[in-house]
Amino acid sequence: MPTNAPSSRFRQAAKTPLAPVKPEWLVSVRDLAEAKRAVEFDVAILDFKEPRRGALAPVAVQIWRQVASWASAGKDGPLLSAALGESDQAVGLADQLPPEFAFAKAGPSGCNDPDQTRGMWDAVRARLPDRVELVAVAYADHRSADCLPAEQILDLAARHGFRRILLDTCEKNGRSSIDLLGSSRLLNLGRQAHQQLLWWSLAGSITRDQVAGMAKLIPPPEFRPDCFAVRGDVCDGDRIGTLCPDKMRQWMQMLH
Ligand SMILES: O=C[C@H](O)COP(=O)(O)O
Repeated sequence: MPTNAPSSRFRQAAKTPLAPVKPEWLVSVRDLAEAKRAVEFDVAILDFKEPRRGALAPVAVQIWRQVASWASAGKDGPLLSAALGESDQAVGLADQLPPEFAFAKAGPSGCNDPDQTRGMWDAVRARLPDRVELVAVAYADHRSADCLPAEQILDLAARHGFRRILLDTCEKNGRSSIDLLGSSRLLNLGRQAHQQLLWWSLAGSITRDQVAGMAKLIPPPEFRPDCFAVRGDVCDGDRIGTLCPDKMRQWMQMLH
C-alpha cells in the first residue's frame, strides 16, 4: 500500500469491483480565482497546474498555500489535487505541498524503464506530506515523453501500491488521448484498470462530445473511466485561456 494515505472522502476505497458508474469530474485550474469559479459547477476535484508550461506544470508554491487556507476555511468543497511537474521537478517540489491537498501527480517523462519509474515514484512519495496520495500518470503519447507505454505504467502502478492513475497527453497539440490510443486500446486499458482495482481518470484534450459518446467507445460500464479530467474543453479559446462558465455548465449537465 502507498505510504501516503488519501485524505479524502474517497478514502474508503479508491476502487472496488463494484465501483459506482457515475464518473467524477476533475477540472484543472491555474489559481484561486479560477478555483472559485469552478466550484460553482459541482466539480469533484480541483487540480492546480499552470497550463502555459505543459501537461503537468506546477503552479507557484505561494498559490498552493493560498488555496490550502481557502480550502481549510470551507467545508465539503472539492478535493484538491496538485501537478508537481515531471520527474526531478516533482521530487524537488513534493515536500512543499500543503497537507490540505488530497492528491499529487508526478509526470513520468524521462523515466523509460521500470526501475527509473518506480524510483521516481518512491522519491516523490518519501517527500510528500503523509496525508497526500500520489497518483500515477501515464501518457497516451508516451514516446513524446520518453516514458513507458500506458499499459506498462498501469501494471507497474498497481503492483507498486497505487490506487489511482491519470491517463493524459504529454503534448498539448489538440490530439486527444482518445484519438491517440484508439478505441480498442482504450477499452483494454479500462479492463486492465478494472481488473487491477485502479481508479482511473481520463484526460488529454478530451471533449464533451467524446465523453458523451463513451458508452460506444467502452461498452461495459465497469471499464469506463472513474473520472474525466479536463482543461482545454472548458476554457475560452484553448487551455491557456480562462474557464468559460457556459462550457463548464454544459459539461456539468452532460455528466449529471
Ligand atoms: O489533468 C487534466 C488536464 O489538465 C487536462 O487538460 P486538457 O483537457 O487541456 O488536456
